[in-house]
Amino acid sequence: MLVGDSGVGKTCLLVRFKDGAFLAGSFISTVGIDFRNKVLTVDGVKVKLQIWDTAGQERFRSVTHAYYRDAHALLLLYDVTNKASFDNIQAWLTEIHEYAQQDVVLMLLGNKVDSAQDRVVKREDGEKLAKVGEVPENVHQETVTWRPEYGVPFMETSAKSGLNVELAFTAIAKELKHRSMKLPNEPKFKLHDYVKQEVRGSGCCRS
Ligand SMILES: Nc1nc2c(ncn2[C@@H]2O[C@H](COP(=O)(O)OP(=O)(O)OP(=O)(O)O)[C@@H](O)[C@H]2O)c(=O)[nH]1
Repeated sequence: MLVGDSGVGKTCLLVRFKDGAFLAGSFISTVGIDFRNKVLTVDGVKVKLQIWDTAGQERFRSVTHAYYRDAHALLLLYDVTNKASFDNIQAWLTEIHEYAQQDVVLMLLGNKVDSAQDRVVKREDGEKLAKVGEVPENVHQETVTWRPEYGVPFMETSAKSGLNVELAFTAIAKELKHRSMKLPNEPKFKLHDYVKQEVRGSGCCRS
């Protein structure tokens, strides 16, 4: 499920992932909720993602609340050219904590990085926000799924250029596939580490 303020690019991110295209031009706000399916092959296994695109506008909030419960994963977006959308991430996290399953897979995305000249949120700020209270040392990493105080995987994206769009959805699909098909002695898939490694490997957004 895609969540975040209105206009951060949720629909465009989904369309980029599903159809490989960018919805340029006038901005048509999502009304309520919409969804699209996409089948991915992850480690030789076909994974069907049903991706829910929610309306970011406040007036649809009660509609989206009802969908959190059934979400296996959440992509929480802000727009790097819109400081308010970044400042609202804490409120979104509170909402997620209240309505979503405790073990939901969560990833934070800073979208619209193609608009370098309009950027007002630095990558470092996104990283810092995602890291808030990383997993404490006394907590065994293997047992951790997600809790807001533990930090979340983070990457910057662009629905316009396509940067990291495939990666974001593939990482989620891998995590979900590992959770549902984990063999007894198979090591746990570490989403955080995978994302860090792949973002570094792409040569983009190195810290
Ligand atoms: N430059 C740039 N513009 C983008 C990007 N993603 C979306 N946009 C533009 O941002 C505007 C909003 O995009 P949407 O995908 O409709 O936003 P949304 O988050 O789905 O908005 P709601 O449906 O109201 O919640 C549109 O004008 C898009 O063309 C991006 O990566 N780069």
